Amino acid sequence: MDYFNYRENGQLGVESCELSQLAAEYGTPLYVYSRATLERHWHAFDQAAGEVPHLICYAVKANSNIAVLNLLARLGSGFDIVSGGELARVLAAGGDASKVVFSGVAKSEAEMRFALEQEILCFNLESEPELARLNQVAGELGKRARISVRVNPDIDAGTHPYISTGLKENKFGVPIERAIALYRQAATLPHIEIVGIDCHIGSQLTELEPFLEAMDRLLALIDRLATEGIHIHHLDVGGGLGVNYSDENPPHPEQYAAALKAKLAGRDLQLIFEPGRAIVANAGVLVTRVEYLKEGEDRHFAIVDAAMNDLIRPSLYGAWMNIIPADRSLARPQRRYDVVGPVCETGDFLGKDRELGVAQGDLLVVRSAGAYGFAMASNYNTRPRAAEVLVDGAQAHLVREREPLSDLWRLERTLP
Ligand SMILES: Cc1ncc(COP(=O)(O)O)c(C=O)c1O
Ligand SMILES: N[C@@H](CCCC[NH3+])C(=O)O
Repeated sequence: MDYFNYRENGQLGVESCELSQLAAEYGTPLYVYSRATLERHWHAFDQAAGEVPHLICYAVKANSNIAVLNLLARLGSGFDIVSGGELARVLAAGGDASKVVFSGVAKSEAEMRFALEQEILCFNLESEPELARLNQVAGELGKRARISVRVNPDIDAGTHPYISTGLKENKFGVPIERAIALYRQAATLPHIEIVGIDCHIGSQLTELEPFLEAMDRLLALIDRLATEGIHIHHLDVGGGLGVNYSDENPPHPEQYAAALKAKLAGRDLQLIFEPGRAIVANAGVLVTRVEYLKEGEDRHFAIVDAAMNDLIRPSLYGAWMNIIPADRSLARPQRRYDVVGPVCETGDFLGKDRELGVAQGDLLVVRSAGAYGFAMASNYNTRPRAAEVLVDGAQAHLVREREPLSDLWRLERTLP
């Protein structure tokens, strides 16, 4: 459920603003987010977890705009980070370090030091050498690092191979058979405190079953550890809950949380969730203008001013994202178009073979672009990254300006 819908005049609106007005004011391509949708999605998770002790650690990588993080921090959210940069962002946005979990396979010494100094909640360890390094760095600082082992439960999440993370062949986590040995090792180290266990099996999951299977495996491991005197305080189930890009029909957070909670059956465990996409995807759109309509030999192209550098999901994963007109009252001949961008790559497209009625100068809107949209944007083809606007009722706030061109080579130097 979101706050983007067509008005009687045919204009696509978000909360009390019209997208075409925002485009006129801020230019295109333009990311537009809805505060009410973000908050609704976060509360949906929080309420679904309900009476069980829990913490929602929003996955910063999905959308790391400072205003978005700040809104979530104000709701009391925790954060799942994967770099020192993301931790710095969370802090700059007013987030609480004591609610931060740190995932990622390649944490550097400097990142560990920074996170230890900030007293984050937990390091989600992904390998044996990472444990050794963390113990060493924490020792140098005279601290104890709270840890969880990210277990790779070898479960097929049934999602795109590039965003599946819980299979044996993936680089993530520690194979479940080796996790016990790693916990035993951790329990002997002076600068390590075992607090949790975690997993994250993939992104854009549309079925409950893989989540439940992973949870069963983790709970069995928790029981095994208990017999050895290793007690786990929190169970971090990762993120991964999918959203509707078209008609996937993933479980609602309420169903998802209810199913997970049922598995807990009176255990004394805090649940940690790391949702990214489920919070932000449908809270954002990308608005783009049609530069040209072009007739190819055997297809029509709608060439728009947004490209793979702005939104890479279609190019990278073949992801299908809904593309609709910003004004559906305009009478235009319907045709099937490939919606393509200005970047010099054949793979630069936002959608293929889409039935659309458009003319040059019209605005198109890519839906569900709030997650892994701007966050994955680049400057390829020396294109400035788009501006971002956060709508709050009738007010639109420019929360990131379009990059000035000169910023794109500001850090570069010619030879003396
Ligand atoms: C460790 C971890 N947690 C959480 C997430 C967030 O995933 P999603 O956006 O699918 O909820 C990811 C990304 O897939 C991740 O790698
Ligand atoms: N970037 C991916 C999701 C990756 C999740 C990160 N582990 C997407 O757009 O679908």
